[in-house]
Amino acid sequence: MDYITLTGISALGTHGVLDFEHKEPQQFVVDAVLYVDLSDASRSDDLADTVSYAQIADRIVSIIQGEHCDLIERLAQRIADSILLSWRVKKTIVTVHKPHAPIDHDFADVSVTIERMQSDYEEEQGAQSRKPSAASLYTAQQRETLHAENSEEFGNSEGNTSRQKHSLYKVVLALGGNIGDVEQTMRSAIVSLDSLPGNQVTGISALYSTKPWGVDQDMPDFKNAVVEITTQMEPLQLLHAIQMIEAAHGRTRQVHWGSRPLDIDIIDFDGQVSDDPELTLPHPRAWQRAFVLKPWMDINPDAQIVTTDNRRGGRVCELLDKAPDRDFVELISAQWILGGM
Ligand SMILES: Nc1ncnc2c1ncn2[C@@H]1O[C@H](COP(=O)(O)OP(=O)(O)OP(=O)(O)O)[C@@H](O)[C@H]1O
Ligand SMILES: Nc1nc2c(c(=O)[nH]1)N=C(CO)CN2
Repeated sequence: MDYITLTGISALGTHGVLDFEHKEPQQFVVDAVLYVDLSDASRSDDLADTVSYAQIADRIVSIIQGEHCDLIERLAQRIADSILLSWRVKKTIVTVHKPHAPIDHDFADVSVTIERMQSDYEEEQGAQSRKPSAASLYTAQQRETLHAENSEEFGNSEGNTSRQKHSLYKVVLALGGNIGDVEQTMRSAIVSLDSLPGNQVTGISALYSTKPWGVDQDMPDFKNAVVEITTQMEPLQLLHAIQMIEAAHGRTRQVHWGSRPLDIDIIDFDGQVSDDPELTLPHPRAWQRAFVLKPWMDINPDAQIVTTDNRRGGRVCELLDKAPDRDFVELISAQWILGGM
């Protein structure tokens, strides 16, 4: 199997068993091998057909800098988990080095190496644990439809086939819910979004607890987050795929703005503007919802909502200051996507 190798990703973190290690940052260095089928990318020359090593490096650095682990074994596991969120990576080998570990002798390095596979998680899932795999969220027929819609093959006169290049769009999605284990539902929805053909999740905000906005305040509080993806899907194709993911998580639409296990709204689709009621862009109410604006700022502090009349748009940081629910959006966790709450 083909692979991508990242070597020597270095950042400061506070991992270790000893007291001082909890406070004084030290260097951790990570090597990661990502087993990915690179045959499509090597023919198409298209980033969407592979895994962006820059994004994986970002994930590794944010885990090193993030929540404390006593053991480098645990740190390695969290890094492997985050790498395997990208469905194209079938297996990963992660090595975490701790070159300044507290060892009372001269030494060059200490490291641990772990090997993890997508199929480990599928087996675990059979035992009712951790994250549902994206594949399990669709029926075989739904997956086929999605793949067929998004990957038309065509032949040229010589009989060769080459894949049609699609545009790569940047999209901002808002996720929310207030029934059931919302963070687990949202994690699994994010895996599903990343698994859609031609999609990659490129940013995930912190998770927030928010008071119901525009609805009965007796409703249970919501949890909200914002996710940025790149996609090759066209806007309505993406909307329909998102509606499938919502439905797979038990979303029904009997009551407008009723309680729900999962809601995914398209907030911005690569700056496109549309007043089509089936897909209004940018999302017509995002500008007045702190539960969208605040997590969006985590991913992009310079974000803007661009509209034709600019009545419902502007800089997200300024809109957030004016949003009626700005005092009712409370941080739960920045590390929630990895299960660290
Ligand atoms: N930007 C958008 N993102 C998602 N759905 C949209 C968008 N614009 C229009 N819609 C349409 O809105 C309809 C209702 O969507 P949904 O039931 O998710 O609304 P809601 O989440 O309860 O309310 P809100 O859109 O105010 O958050 C959908 O059938 C969809 O076609
Ligand atoms: N806090 C909060 N309030 C809401 C939300 C939501 O996601 N979070 N979604 C709504 C309709 O989409 C209506 N009100």
